[in-house]
Amino acid sequence: MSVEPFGKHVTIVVFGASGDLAKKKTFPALFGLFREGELPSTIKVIGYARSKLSDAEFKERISANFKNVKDSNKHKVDEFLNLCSYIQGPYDTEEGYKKLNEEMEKYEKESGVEKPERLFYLALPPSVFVTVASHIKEHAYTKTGEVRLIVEKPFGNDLESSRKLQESLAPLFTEEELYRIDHYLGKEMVKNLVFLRFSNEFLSASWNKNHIRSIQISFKEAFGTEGRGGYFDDIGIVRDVMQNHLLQVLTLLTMERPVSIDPEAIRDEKVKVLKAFGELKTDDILLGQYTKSEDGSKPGYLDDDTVKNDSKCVTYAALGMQIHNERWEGVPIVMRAGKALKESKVEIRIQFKEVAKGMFNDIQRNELVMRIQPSEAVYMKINSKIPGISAVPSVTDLDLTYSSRYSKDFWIPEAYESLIRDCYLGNHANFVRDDELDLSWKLFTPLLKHIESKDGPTPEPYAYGSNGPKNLRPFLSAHGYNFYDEGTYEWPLTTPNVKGKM
Ligand SMILES: NC(=O)C1=CN([C@@H]2O[C@H](COP(=O)(O)OP(=O)(O)OC[C@H]3O[C@@H](n4cnc5c(N)ncnc54)[C@H](OP(=O)(O)O)[C@@H]3O)[C@@H](O)[C@H]2O)C=CC1
Ligand SMILES: O=C1O[C@H](COP(=O)(O)O)[C@@H](O)[C@H](O)[C@H]1O
Repeated sequence: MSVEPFGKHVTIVVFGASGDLAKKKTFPALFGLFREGELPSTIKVIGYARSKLSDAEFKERISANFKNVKDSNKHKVDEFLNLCSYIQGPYDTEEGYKKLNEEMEKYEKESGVEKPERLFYLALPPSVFVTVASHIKEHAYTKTGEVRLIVEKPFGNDLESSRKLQESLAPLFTEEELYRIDHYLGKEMVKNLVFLRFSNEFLSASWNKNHIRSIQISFKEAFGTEGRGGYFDDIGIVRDVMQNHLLQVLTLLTMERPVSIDPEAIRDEKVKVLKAFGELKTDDILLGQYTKSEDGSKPGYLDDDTVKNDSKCVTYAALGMQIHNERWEGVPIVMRAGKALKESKVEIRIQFKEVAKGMFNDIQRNELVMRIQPSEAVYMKINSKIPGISAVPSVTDLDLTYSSRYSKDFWIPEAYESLIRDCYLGNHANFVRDDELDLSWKLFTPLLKHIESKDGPTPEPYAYGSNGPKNLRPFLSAHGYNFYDEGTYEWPLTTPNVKGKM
């Protein structure tokens, strides 16, 4: 089904407008879109929450994180804030919603709108999702126009709770009306995956078990759960980023070619490949929990007062995965994620098979790296003759680093900007569909049950600021990933040492 873009007179309502997500992401993203002319200056934006906030307090709060404000576009801040207003109201009784509806109707009448267009954004804890959704349906819905509802993760805690949530939302909002945000789908490099894979014949042709030796998706954060330990203890790294963000990346990386760029065609292929994933084997995982940094300056996970002394919460995980289809049978896939590591980086690494032996000794594998953050880049490690008097190959790269290829002034939307824009345009491609969500929980729930059971595994300790658990390297080697000696690949500027390599 194709959905029309919203027009000039749209009401955007942010529930939970007093909260952290609204302040850090939702309102800055709305402003960013407005600043770039991607949202009309005729829309209405309403923040809704229970907190008592004056109009000025509300505006000060939401504008604290606006980005790219320069002398030349400062006026845009006031213009945007003039479109915004705040309604204080409860989530569980009707009075606030009635007031909200009156405000929306007044605006629509004044703007001569015949078919109202309303976008509701739930920047709220999941405990109130259904209550708020029910009240919106009863008091703020439009039968003559169109409604879009953005919801934020977590979409449940496991398969059962996710299904329960879906059963409660489904009678209220259709799948066309629902936009489930996974903000990784809004990241530039993640959106690029479909283009890189399917618009380059040399990649399309080699993207299979005949040429690929191993696949790795790696998520590293250089900070721990500081201050959020109590919250994180019931979540763990697998639920926090693997079941959702990294699995989304992996499905885009491994799905078959969609019949078109149509959102449903893409989501159909993601669902198909998810059905081919093998179960996550409990003996093919590596789990870790961080301890104090080696110099003692950074606390261990258990040093957090809000965490139980004997918590086995997993802050690092590496999972062996397989896909049982013609394209991927036998290709080892590793998804790994960790907090409190040496650096912050999210990347995909595809190692290709070795070339035939005979002509060259010690030739390294081609490796395609797609760096999602920081600083987007795609580079392919290739073997090339060392220039000059040498007659041996060494590793260099074909490199697309965004910061050196695209002008600094060229606007690349941030994840939330990109996704809110997609929703405005009625494009579902980068949102999670109900069947996709169900399959992701089906895949991860048995593993989570094993990890979280009373006799579940004890995670291996690793120091804050390190590379992760000591067993990581053997784990990756066992999954087909080759490490090469340090110094055999240098980036970006190289003066090759050709002595003895003639
Ligand atoms: N913060 C972030 O960076 C991210 C958040 N998310 C998700 O987005 C959603 C919102 O997150 P975030 O803004 O951090 O959450 P907050 O805890 O800041 O809650 C948002 C607002 O909801 C209201 N609220 C808080 N607790 C309750 C409660 N128990 N019952 C009813 N209302 C409550 C408060 O508003 P008031 O009391 O004024 O009504 C609060 O300002 C969550 O689902 C979260 O998982 C997802 C990704 C990142
Ligand atoms: O959803 C989450 O994602 C963030 C990482 O997002 P990023 O855009 O900064 O890469 C993670 O820190 C957080 O724990 C998790 O809930």
